[in-house]
Amino acid sequence: MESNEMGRELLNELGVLQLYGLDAYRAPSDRSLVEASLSRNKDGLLEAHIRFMRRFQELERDWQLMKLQDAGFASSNGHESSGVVAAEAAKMSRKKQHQQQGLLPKGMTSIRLVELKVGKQHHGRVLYGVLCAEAFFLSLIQTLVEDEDGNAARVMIDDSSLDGSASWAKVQIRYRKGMKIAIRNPFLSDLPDESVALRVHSEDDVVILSEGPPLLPSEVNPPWTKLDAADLRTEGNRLFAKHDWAGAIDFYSKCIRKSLLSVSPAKQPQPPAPRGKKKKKPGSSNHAIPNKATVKSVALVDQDTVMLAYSNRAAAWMKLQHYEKALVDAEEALKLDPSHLKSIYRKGRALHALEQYEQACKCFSEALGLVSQDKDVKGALQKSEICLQQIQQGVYDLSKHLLSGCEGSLPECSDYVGPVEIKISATTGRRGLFVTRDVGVGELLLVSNALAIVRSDTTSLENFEACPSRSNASFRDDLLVKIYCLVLKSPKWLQHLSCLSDSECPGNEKLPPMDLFRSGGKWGETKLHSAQDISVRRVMGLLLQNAIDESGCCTQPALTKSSTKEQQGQFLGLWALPSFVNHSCTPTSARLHLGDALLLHASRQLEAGEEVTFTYVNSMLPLQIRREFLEQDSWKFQCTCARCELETRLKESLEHIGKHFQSLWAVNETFIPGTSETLDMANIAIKVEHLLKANGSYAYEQQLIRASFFIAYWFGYLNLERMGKHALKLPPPEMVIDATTAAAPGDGNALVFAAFWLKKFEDQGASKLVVNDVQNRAMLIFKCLYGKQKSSVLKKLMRAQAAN
Ligand SMILES: C[S@@+](CC[C@H](N)C(=O)[O-])C[C@H]1O[C@@H](n2cnc3c(N)ncnc32)[C@H](O)[C@@H]1O
Repeated sequence: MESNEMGRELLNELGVLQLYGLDAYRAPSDRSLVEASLSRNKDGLLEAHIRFMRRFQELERDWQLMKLQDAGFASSNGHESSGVVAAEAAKMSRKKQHQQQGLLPKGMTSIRLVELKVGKQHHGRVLYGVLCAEAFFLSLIQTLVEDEDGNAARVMIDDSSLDGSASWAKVQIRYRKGMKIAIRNPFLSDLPDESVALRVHSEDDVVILSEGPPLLPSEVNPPWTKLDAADLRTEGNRLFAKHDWAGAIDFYSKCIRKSLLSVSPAKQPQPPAPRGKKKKKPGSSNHAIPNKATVKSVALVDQDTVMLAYSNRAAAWMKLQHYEKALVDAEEALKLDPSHLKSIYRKGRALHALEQYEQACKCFSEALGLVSQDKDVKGALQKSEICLQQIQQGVYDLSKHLLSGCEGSLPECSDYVGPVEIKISATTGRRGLFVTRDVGVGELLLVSNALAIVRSDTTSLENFEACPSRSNASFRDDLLVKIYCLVLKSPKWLQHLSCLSDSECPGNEKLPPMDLFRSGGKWGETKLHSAQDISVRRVMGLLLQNAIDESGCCTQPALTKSSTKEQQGQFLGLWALPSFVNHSCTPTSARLHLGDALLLHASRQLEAGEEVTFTYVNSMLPLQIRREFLEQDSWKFQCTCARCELETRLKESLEHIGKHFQSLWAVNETFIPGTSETLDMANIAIKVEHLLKANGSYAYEQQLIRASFFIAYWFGYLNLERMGKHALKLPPPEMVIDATTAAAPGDGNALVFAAFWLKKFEDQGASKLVVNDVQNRAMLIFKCLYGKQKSSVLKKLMRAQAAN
């Protein structure tokens, strides 16, 4: 399933939202489900139910894993889902059935589905039916009941004895398909997605009248119960090879459990010796505790098995990005065999992923002591050493990557907090990011890896239209799903989320400790929330406040929007520390996106205490369009920066030109040179020049206005011949480059423009003086975006950009 489709559908699932404890927030629901539920149509309901269940099974494997883990692997260790437990659960349901049979008070009269009124509890009535679908747990027990007329309804049962950590098997046995049941005091509830369902508030209101079909042999005794520990591990390995990480974890856990039980007499159940009821098999013992020799051999055999199971489970946890768990397992394996190379290596990788680079280096060095020539270990050590250097010195060597034309694998960038701090802004009263000392242009302020990011799939033509952006709700939903999976994996990420501002909960203005954003930084003393504390509504709220797309920082021209390459750069993501940076149309920093990493460089000279801002939207556009973008992207504020104020002040004179620009821009953002629209657009630049002259604006103000109509100038230069004598009224391109630098230094469009002109002057054989002049201007823009790089690197980048 496509990831965006998956996200959308996931949110459309009423049940999934309920899982997150969210009743108020509802995405539009599945119409077919609503219709089937309103008409009590069994087939339609069954279809929707199966669809739900499958998707839930697929998507929520991770949740299930967490539950297994939280429950100390209770369910994966051979308790809940073992044959013994299945049989026990069946016994329980029989007991319940016997208890409840005849419990229907006399005088209760039966009622059928069609007679039920929505929203009314039918006291003294009982609905007889058969459970006609497999049950599953999603906040509540969810299944379907068919009444005596053959009509059906969804049933949601609040069964206090079964919670989220109960295995599927247990839920399905307790509410077995085919069981005859009676529901006391039925209540058909109106759900917020417009569908209806029988809400049963206590399991005592479901009376089981007959047990349903017998359990299948595989349910009573799943085949894996017959496997020994080594075979369970082999099965884990088989699933691992098939990239079924969750399945592999399940089997490694079973293996560990089985091994531990067989080697630990303390844990072994010790039933009293049977008193001659059964004939003793030759060679078998009466006692559950094996004799010493057996324990020793079992222990020896199993110690290796259990060590490998721990080690392999660590590898599987790594694949699922559960790094803390991977670390614990690798350490468990090393307790059993301190020199196990793979476990040392896995421990190192887990530590690296947890940004504990110093310790990771120690692990990899230890591993190299065992295999001095291993390429993987050497590479891993090198990576950890680079990251350690990055966080200690704030030095990120991007030159190799930049010199390759940003092709090939991306450099790994660890999180870094430079000379910045989160403070309350004296002017706005809101939190923002500020520099702690004077900084120069191109200085690195921070590096942050995305908490979650979604990109468009540009491998297929059909997906070209679907670009991740703040205004695309389905991508926002995708991001939301990713974030939910994320918070389950690490308390640090959960902590990151909980300090962000949230449109649903304004006033969360606490200042988080800066160490929270540093790789390997100490942050553990702050109070953690649990994943369940963060509702869908809250996550959606903080996405609306903090998620950013590539607007305003694209390194490809935004003038045409048709090629694959440009769209490949599109993303929507959430970064923790950058979420504290406020917007400005005259920003003080420029963000560079390298893969999932966001590098923020100062794009102006800043004095200690000055605010760090970047632009949330394409800033090379007139005020009205910038405002519309902010609005369209659901940013609920109006920028009041100096440039916005200037354009507001000049509103009357600029209004006509602005509207004309806007009408052209709205008709078609993809201008084809030589068409009448491009000429119209080019003429707007002439009008702006007239106006600037007439107004007698200051040079700086002129620059800001030119930047707002930057595209008109661009088209002016592209249509010089067609413009005739009007072309002479255009300022030299160097002035437009300066205008962009005055407004938004390091802007992606300005960068392309500058690189274009540098190449053009060179190709035209312009004097060295002119070429150097343009080159210096272009270098400044590149420095704002890419930071302080060697001039050879920046020059190479400019050439690559111009060649595009
Ligand atoms: C990414 S957050 C920035 C950090 C935020 N101020 C905080 O306290 O966490 C974005 C939110 O900050 C506020 N904001 C950002 N830039 C602003 C600006 N130029 N003027 C007013 N509010 C702004 C808006 O409420 C916006 O939704």
